[in-house]
Amino acid sequence: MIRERVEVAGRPYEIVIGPDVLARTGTFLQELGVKTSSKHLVITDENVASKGHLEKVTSSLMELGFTYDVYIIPPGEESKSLERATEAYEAAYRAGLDRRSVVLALGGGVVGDFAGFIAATYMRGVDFVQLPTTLLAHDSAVGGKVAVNLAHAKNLIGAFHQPLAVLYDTEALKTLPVRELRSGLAEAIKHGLIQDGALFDWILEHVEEILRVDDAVMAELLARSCRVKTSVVAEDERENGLRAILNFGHTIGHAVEGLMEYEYTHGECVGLGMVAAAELSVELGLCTPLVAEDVEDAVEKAGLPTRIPAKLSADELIASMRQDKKATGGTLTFVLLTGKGSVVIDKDVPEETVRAVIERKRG
Ligand SMILES: NC(=O)c1ccc[n+]([C@@H]2O[C@H](COP(=O)([O-])OP(=O)(O)OC[C@H]3O[C@@H](n4cnc5c(N)ncnc54)[C@H](O)[C@@H]3O)[C@@H](O)[C@H]2O)c1
Ligand SMILES: O=C(O)C(=O)C[C@@H](O)[C@H](O)[C@H](O)COP(=O)(O)O
Ligand SMILES: [Zn+2]
Repeated sequence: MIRERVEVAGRPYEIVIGPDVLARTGTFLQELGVKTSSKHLVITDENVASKGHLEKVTSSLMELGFTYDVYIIPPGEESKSLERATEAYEAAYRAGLDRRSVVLALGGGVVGDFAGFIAATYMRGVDFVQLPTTLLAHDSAVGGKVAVNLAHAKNLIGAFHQPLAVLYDTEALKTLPVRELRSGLAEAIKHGLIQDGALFDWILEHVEEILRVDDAVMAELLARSCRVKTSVVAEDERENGLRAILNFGHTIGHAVEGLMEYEYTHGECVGLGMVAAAELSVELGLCTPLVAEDVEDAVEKAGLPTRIPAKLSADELIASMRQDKKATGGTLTFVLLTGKGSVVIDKDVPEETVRAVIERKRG
């Protein structure tokens, strides 16, 4: 089992990675000093509940005398909404949560973002624990960004709210559909590309083991990728500068995700967004064409789409990108590659260059 401490805004928390973590949830809560005298709320989705992961958590809680309610959301991005949040607040109220209650976010990034948002806002904030069950959630469970969406605009209503702990059960990943494993790989590739070229190369050498959820390889991937994420978040929790590098691939990625009404997964959009951002980096003279080729090869090897859907026009993509949270004054803001493992942030990329790259990478 891997246990790593991260300190964000003066508050340390632990990331635990290994097999059978979920079955020990109660023990971890005891270690964290969570009270049995307060009621807690487990938030999960229907798929996660149906695969037996919820049962592991609730059995462990019961065994150690924790009382809890369970709130189950439908799977998918549509659940990250204010409407669904209102229902969850009602569930929290019915359960009788108090300020010592803890929200347990059991699921992928959708559950993590949603449950974290509930925890950040209910009673002006209660504690929460992340119990990630997807590969992609190595990114979403760590770092404290929690949010719901506004119509087609991703994560527009949210907060920064750090978890009490991240408890990552590698066994849970074994029930994940391969499409979701591929999707999670996109964020891991991103972590390599922005800060750790050796991680990027290692991922490419281990794609097959990752996709068959080899225990040791998966634990190493999660730990190394989380390390990149935590090092960035520890320096800049509120995205005043550096943290924006974690958005590599997301300027175009988020626009495609919203405009395609979530037909593509988040990781798929990040994958094709990284390919386009790498091409843009070449266009702007920041890196060599060889680097962009390596990015495209990696995304392809992960089994992810490399092209922007042809039905989306450059106009609608650009309009959506101008609303990006990284942008100020409606400029086009991109995280761009200067090499494998290093990036810069450009807050005002010329529209005609972006347009040319979109046309080239559409298909
Ligand atoms: N907060 C952040 O920093 C951050 C970072 C990256 C992504 N995100 C967000 O995360 C979301 C994407 O997360 P995701 O890819 O995990 O999607 P997800 O939570 O929708 O999970 C993907 C699918 O897998 C199912 N699932 C989850 N765990 C399972 C398991 N163990 N076995 C079988 N099925 C399982 C889910 O029900 C869902 O159908 C997006 O909303 C994205 O914006 C947030
Ligand atoms: O943690 C971050 O910061 C990230 O940018 C991680 C991204 O992978 C993630 O998709 C995040 O939710 C995007 O944040 P947003 O502020 O662009 O919505
Ligand atoms: Zn992301």
